[in-house]
Amino acid sequence: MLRSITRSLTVRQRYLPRLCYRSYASAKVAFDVKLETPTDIETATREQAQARSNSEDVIASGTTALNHAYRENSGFGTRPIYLDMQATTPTDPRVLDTMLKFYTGLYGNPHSNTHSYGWETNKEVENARKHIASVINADVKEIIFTSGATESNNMVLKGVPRFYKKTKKHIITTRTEHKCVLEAARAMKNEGFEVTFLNVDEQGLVDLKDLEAAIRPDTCLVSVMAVNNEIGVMQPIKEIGAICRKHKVYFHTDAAQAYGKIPIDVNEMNIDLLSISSHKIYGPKGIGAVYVRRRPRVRLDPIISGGGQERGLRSGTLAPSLVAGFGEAARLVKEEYETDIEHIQRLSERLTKGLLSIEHTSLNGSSDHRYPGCINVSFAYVEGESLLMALRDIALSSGSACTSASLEPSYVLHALGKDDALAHSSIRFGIGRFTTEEEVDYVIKAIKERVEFLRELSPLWEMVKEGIDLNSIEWSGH
Ligand SMILES: Cc1ncc(COP(=O)(O)O)c(C=O)c1O
Ligand code: FES
Repeated sequence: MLRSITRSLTVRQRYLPRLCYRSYASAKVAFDVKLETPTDIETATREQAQARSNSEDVIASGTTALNHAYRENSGFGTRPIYLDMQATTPTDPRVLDTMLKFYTGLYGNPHSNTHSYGWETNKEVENARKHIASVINADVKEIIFTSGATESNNMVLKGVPRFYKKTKKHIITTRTEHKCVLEAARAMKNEGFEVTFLNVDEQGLVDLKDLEAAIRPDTCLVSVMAVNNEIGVMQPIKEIGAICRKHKVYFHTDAAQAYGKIPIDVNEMNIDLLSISSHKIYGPKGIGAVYVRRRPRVRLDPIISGGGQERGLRSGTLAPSLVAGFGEAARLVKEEYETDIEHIQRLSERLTKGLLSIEHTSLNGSSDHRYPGCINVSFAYVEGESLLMALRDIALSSGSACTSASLEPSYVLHALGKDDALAHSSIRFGIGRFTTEEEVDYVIKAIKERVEFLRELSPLWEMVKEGIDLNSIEWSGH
């Protein structure tokens, strides 16, 4: 039996996703298991949508984003429950309302200052800027619009070192940053800069002593994300800000997953640069911003040259509809902060408790320092990919990169010291403003049933149940 497992493990290395799906599909035939949550995806999603559309919650709230989320004519069949809030959030209908007028009457170029078409659009742009600045206690002049957090991060990671390159050659960041920070930092290495990628501990947290020790006289920038997009871990931003200020090094934080979701005050936290993305806060996609401190003034080379808009840092005509939508989304996250966080916290506790009540499951990342809307759980002895296949009625993402062309497990979970098997069996659950308790309960039930179902197919699980210590087995090398 062992040999057959080893052989199948070797095959799994190469054909894992396909195998995951096949094993799931054939298992449905081979096992006559009665699940309460149907594994037939079409039926499951249809029943889900029907249940929801009859639910008093939805009826009471009238026309909400939920109706859009559950519309049935997307061309991909009935749509699943949406729990992929870190990838993007549904647009708040109030945001859309704000945007529409820019596609009809209000079409002036906000940079035209010789007539009222320009003035009226510009007024709306500046109003949005005010709302965006206010969420992080910044000055309006410190907000520069970009196309999103990817651009903001590139602007900072490339722009600051390039400006100070005559005297400073060193950048510090961490191993668990978003790819756009890591790749931008790597690009700077090719330009002759040195980059320190700090390790994190098993909780996903940066060690402040390591960080301070890494600072050199020629360090120009420290970039540490506020909330991690895969595991929801919050870094000690305030403490990092204090260290950077003490050593007179600029501190940048990628706040794509944090802005409007955890309290941030750029002054109190000594943040010099901060990246924001509109579509993570129920705003439109394709717009974001970077906060650039004015006092003491942070200098950076722009990556886009042109007409000198946005204080010369980001040339190009702004998209007023997107800016206004982003501004409204920012106004709403500030105004509804308490309600949102209370709602998300409550559902997060419910979901976490439900998922961790399944045996051999574990939460990835710190349980104390986390944004509650992002829960990353490993289900031992279950293939993450198979589980995703078995959960087509729930829109989720595995922490691993298996959904992409590469079979590498998540670099974030690796940085936390998780082994490949656990990293492969991890799933990220994202809760947001429009998630309902009913959805959370359905998800708990569905996950419980399907994890159990898939484990029944796993030879490893069979061995665990027989009391065999898997660590004592010498697998053949591959
Ligand atoms: C932490 C983090 N940084 C940056 C980004 C990129 O944001 P955008 O989609 O606005 O370019 C994301 C989005 O996935 C993110 O989660
Ligand atoms: S290949 Fe299945 S989860 Fe990695």
